[in-house]
Parts: sequence; structure tokens; C-alpha cells
Amino acid sequence: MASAVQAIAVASVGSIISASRVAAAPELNVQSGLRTNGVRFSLRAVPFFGSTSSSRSARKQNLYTVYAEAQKTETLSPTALQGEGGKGDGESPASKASDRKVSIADVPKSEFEGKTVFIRADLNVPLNKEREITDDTRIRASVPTIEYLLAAGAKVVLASHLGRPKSGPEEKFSLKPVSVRLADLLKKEVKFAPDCIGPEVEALIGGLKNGEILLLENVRFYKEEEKNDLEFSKKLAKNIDYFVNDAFGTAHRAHSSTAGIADFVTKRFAGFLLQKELDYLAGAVQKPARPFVAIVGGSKVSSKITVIESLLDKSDKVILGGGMVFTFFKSQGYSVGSSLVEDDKLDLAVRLSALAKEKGVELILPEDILAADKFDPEANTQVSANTSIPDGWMGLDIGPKAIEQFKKALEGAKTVLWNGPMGVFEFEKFAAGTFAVAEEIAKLTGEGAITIIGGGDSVAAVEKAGLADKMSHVSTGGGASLELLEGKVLPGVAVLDDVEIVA
Ligand SMILES: Nc1ncnc2c1ncn2[C@@H]1O[C@H](COP(=O)(O)OP(=O)(O)O)[C@@H](O)[C@H]1O
Ligand SMILES: O=C(OP(=O)(O)O)[C@H](O)COP(=O)(O)O
Repeated sequence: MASAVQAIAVASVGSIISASRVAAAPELNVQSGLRTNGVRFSLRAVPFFGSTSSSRSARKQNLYTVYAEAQKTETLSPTALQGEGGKGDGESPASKASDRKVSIADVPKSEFEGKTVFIRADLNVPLNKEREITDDTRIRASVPTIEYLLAAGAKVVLASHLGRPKSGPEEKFSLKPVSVRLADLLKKEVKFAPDCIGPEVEALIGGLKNGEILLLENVRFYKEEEKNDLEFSKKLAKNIDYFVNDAFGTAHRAHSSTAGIADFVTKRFAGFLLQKELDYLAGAVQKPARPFVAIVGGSKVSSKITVIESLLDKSDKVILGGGMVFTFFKSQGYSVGSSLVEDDKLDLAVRLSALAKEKGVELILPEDILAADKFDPEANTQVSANTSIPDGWMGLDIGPKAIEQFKKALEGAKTVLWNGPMGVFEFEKFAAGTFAVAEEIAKLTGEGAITIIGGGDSVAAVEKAGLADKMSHVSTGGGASLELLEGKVLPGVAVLDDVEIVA
């Protein structure tokens, strides 16, 4: 066992068929941190959960075994270590499944040579009226997986949705502009299929040579996609060997191209982007370097209840900002003027405050508020104590004292997770709180903290502040990152082959 250092074996259940070195891969190379203590990891197909398909039991299982002279914590990503220890159930790690999915970096690169690989990416990018891409972040984020598989000699069939087309093909939802941008980024030809299933697509796939790529047209041009329709999933999988899911932004959807297709291929892997998102959003949050400070903002408490609850279990401090704080203030009997309040959630605010006390987590609300006389970029403003926003005025940002209070609360943090802006940052007058928090988090990254921006409007805010590249991780998924932070199983992740630590 100890002699099989840094080797990975990939096998069908019961019979090992190959063994070779782990492939080099950007950022997520399992091999890169290997040390010594002789740990064996088994990677095997996960039991099915999270899709409506009935054929899962018929799925052919795979067993992946990683042999490593390894210091566990340095060998695997944070998610790989979930499930180990801490549960006090007396089981050894040998019998525990981890939540880590088999990524394309876990198998030899040669595994993909000559294989037809269906990559589901999230290429759902914003376009203007001229159908020009206004933000190509998601395309750029998808490039490492695509480049890696092309270099490995795979025949890449790339699929995505774009927007929410209602009934069939519509030019404004075509992925054609994406193929052009992708070709620029890859510096190679990207063939474009006018459909995502059917004889023409089959012929195009059949004509692919090793290292060539075909982008399929929007999978949502078929209503069957969102229904995770069995026949449609089968059609997508026609002539496909492996499924690689890299579409983190859509991993919370149990659709044909994100989940159903997995039943009709021989192997299912996480791409680099998906794995990175899981490492940060699930891994770092489950096993954070402490102190771990979570910051939750945004407009409504109702949309973040489960996230706050889940973070109260894991973090040392939870800072609250944005429109949701007024529901907390009102629940404490403060005057909130005409600020955004969810009157049916007052009890919930009381309950969350009590829960924080019970768990010994500091729940920090802003000491003062920047109030406006109307919801308008040009509104008149005044700073109010959190207890007494005057009638007719509404809180649209945290105040200057709160900025200092939040900075102090963040001091020394080793892990920071941020979801939701501190105010109406879209209006310049009410962006100071959000930008100050963004700057403070960026500073902490420089000091060695792990800083994670958990999707949605906070990503837009960090980008607007020009600080996105100063964060450890900026998520490409809004809804998906929220669901992950809430502790939900993402169907597009659940269908992938899983890692289990066996010794
Ligand atoms: N005090 C406030 N009053 C009203 N709206 C607010 C306030 N603070 C923040 N918002 C709004 O909340 C929105 C973001 O909310 P949400 O969607 O919950 O966040 P995220 O997208 O980051 O998850 C932003 O459009 C912002 O303008
Ligand atoms: O943009 C997306 O989600 P997000 O706005 O929650 O980040 C994804 O592409 C998913 O799209 P969908 O919400 O139409 O399924």
C-alpha cells in the first residue's frame, strides 16, 4: 500500500482495471499536497438522490481508488474531509462517505483521450439588445475545464442554457454569441450546433476529432429539459461517453442536462469550477479556519432565513445588514420609519436572535443607519440611530458608526463569507456601507483570510467596487450558492460519482 504512492486506480466495481499517476490540473490537483501517512481513498458512485428519474438503479457503478502517502488535510480539498470525525459515532473514516465528488483532476488525463465528453457549463451570460455579451465572467470561468479536456484529447460537446425561453427556439436566447466569445478565449475554433439533439447534432458529434469542441444550442429550447425528461436526457446522452458537470450556477436545478443525463453515461465528474465552488462554499464553510465571520445582507429576511440559521451553526459571528435589519429592529420595538419591514417575520427575527444567544454566536446589527426621505438616488439623507429612524424616512444603508462597528467585528477573521449587500448599493448615495465592507474583506484576503463572496448581488457589488480579484472566491451562482449554504443537496452535484475515504 505504501509503495503505491501518489497513484490512482480507476476500476469497475470489483475489478481494478488501471492504475496511473494523477493528472496535473489547475488549482484542484489532488496530488499536489501529498505527504506521508499512507491513506487510501476510495472514490465510488454515489447512491442516487435528487432527481426524478427512475432508471438510477440500473446505472453502472464505478469504483475509484486513490492510494496516497498522504497527510489527509493536505491531500484533499475541504469538502473531501467532510464526514470525517466530529460526529462521535465511533466509526473510523474507513466507513465514511465524504461529500467530495470525483473531479476530472482525480483520474489520469489519459482517461479522456478519444472520449466524447459532454460538459454542462453555465454559459447563461447577460446580453444587451444588440446581443452583445455584457459580462463574460461565466464563460471565462468555464474555460479551464474545457481547455483541460481538449488538451487531454477529448471530443468536447459543450451544453448550456441561456435565459428562460418560454416556448421553443428564440433568437434572443441563442448561444451563438457565446460560441464566438468562447472561440476568442480558447483561441481555437468552436463549432456551433443549431440544436442540442437530433440527427444533425449527432452527425456533428460524430465528426468531432480528438481535441475539437462543439457548442450545442440552448438546451432550454426544449421544455423537456427543465422537466428532467427521461427520453430527452437519453437523447442528450446519445453517443456521449462521460458527463462533466461544471455548471455550478445551475447545479440547484434537476434538469436533463444537469442531472438526468448522468443516468445514460458511463462516468460522471465534477469540472474544476464546480469543484472549486464546492470547496469554498461547502468545504471552507463546513470546516472554516476560525474565527469565521459571516455577513448576510440583501433586501428581505424571508429569503435568507435558512442561510442565517445554517450560518448560526457554523460561524463565530454573524453580521446583518441591508433591508432585512429593519424587521429585527421593529421586532425589538425600535422606530423604523418607512423602512422595508416584513411584518409577518417579526417573530422569526426574535427567534433568530434567541437562537444566536443559545448557540453563543454574536449576532451583530448596525448601530446606525443612513436614512432617506424617499427611495430615490437623489433622496435627501440623514444618519439615524438604529433605535429611532424618523417617521417618513427609510433606512437605505448602514451608517458611519456601523461601518466602523462591522470593520471591528471583522478584525482578525480567518474565514469570511458574504452574501447580500449592506444597502441599496445601486444608488451611489447608499453604496458606502457595501463598498466599505467589500474593502475590509479584500484587506483580510491580503492578510491571509479565506474570503468568499456567495453569489447574487454581493458579487455585483464587489465587481462594481473593482475588488473581485481581491477575494479568495467569488461564486458564479446566486441561487445555487444560497441553496448550498442552506445545506441543501444540489441535484447537479448529487448525480456525480462520489469519493469515500476507506482507510
Ligand atoms: N435597506 C434596504 N432597503 C431596501 N432594499 C435594500 C436595502 N439594502 C439592500 N437592499 C437591496 O437588496 C437587494 C439585494 O437583495 P438580495 O437579492 O437579497 O441579495 P443577494 O442578491 O445578494 O442575495 C439589492 O438590490 C439592494 O438594493
Ligand atoms: O443565472 C443563474 O442563476 P442565478 O441568477 O441564481 O445566479 C443560473 O444560470 C440558473 O438560471 P435559472 O435560475 O434560470 O435556472
